[in-house]
Amino acid sequence: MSSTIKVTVLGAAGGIGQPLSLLLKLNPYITELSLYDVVNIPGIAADLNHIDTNVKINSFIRDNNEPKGTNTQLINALKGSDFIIIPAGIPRKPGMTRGDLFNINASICNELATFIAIHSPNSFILVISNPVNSTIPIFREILNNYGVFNPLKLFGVTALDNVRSNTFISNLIDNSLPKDFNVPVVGGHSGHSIVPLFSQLDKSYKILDDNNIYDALIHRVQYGGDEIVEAKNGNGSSTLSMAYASNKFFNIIINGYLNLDNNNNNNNNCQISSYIYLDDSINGMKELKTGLMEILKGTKLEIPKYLAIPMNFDINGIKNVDYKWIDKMNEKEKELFVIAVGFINQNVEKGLNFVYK
Ligand SMILES: NC(=O)C1=CN([C@@H]2O[C@H](COP(=O)(O)OP(=O)(O)OC[C@H]3O[C@@H](n4cnc5c(N)ncnc54)[C@H](O)[C@@H]3O)[C@@H](O)[C@H]2O)C=CC1
Ligand SMILES: O=C([O-])CC(=O)C(=O)O
Repeated sequence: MSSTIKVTVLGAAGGIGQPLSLLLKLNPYITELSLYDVVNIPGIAADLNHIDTNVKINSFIRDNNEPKGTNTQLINALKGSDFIIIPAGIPRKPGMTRGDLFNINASICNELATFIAIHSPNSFILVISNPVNSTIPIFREILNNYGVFNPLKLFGVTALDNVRSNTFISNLIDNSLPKDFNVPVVGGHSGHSIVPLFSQLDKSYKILDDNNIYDALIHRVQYGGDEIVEAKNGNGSSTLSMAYASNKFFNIIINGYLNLDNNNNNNNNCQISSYIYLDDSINGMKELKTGLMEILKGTKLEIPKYLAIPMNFDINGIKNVDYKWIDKMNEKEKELFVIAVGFINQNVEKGLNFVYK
């Protein structure tokens, strides 16, 4: 482990990129923050640079005069990064699904993954760009084709589904606060592929005995993104809550990476899910796949290649995946999970077709 920590944000001038960069500028464990975008980044870096925390800011903007395929600024931004966080890409407008973002964002991810594979292959890579269910397969294939894919270090950021679940259930229960909850969420990050596991909270809650309330709660988590897209009315999707959620996810990873004390009451430090490639080398994967086989028995569905699942982290990335949630799912969650796998498998195929078309 290096005694310094360099974090690079690609797409740092955007709606998520700016507040996320602010939160990272406040992080006591980061030594250098490298901000890259294709627009507006010098002013944002100058602004952040007036903050009196120790994180050193460097900024990089694409030079459009460089020939296609070269990008010195991106290379300099990436060099020596321990962590790369990627909110580059277009957001939704009302009436769009995340799938509608695919064509543009797949091309952006393709470019960024290629530069990372060549210039910073050992970094942790946290991808926010939608549709996550398909952009992670693009990243994985490109890294793999360069011979540098590390299954312990590539993450689709789905933490907002956990954040929303904690908030929405707390809204329904008198005298409870979001921090009282840590709802595991599995599946993917889009509509019916999102499966919140409210049955797996430490205690059971009466409201979940009411089917109408329970179904509405699940639906609100699955389609929470739409609430924001509609409220913003053409001006983008979640940015502030997503900056918070990705920073929460980053903090949980860094706690594992630095082996910090996980034993406090702040639910920022608990287990969280991320959308990953289900590589057989990961601790707990054999048990996870055995459980998945059992759930999918009798359906025509293949075991997904990618899934958001709860996991723990250490200096190498994923320490182990949790598989105990499979046996603990209630009947409703099992049904939702089977539906989710159907969508995820299609979304993964779309990402693979993009790379190999
Ligand atoms: N994973 C999740 O839970 C969530 C994902 N998202 C996704 O995050 C992405 C970003 O959202 P916003 O920040 O709201 O969008 P935005 O449009 O405000 O910002 C995107 C930024 O990416 C930059 N960019 C575009 N092409 C680039 C390239 N080739 N290299 C580097 N930067 C590039 C743009 O200049 C812009 O500054 C969207 O795809 C959105 O759907 C949004 C919310 C939650
Ligand atoms: O809804 C969107 O397009 C952005 C997103 O992923 C979310 O808010 O969960």
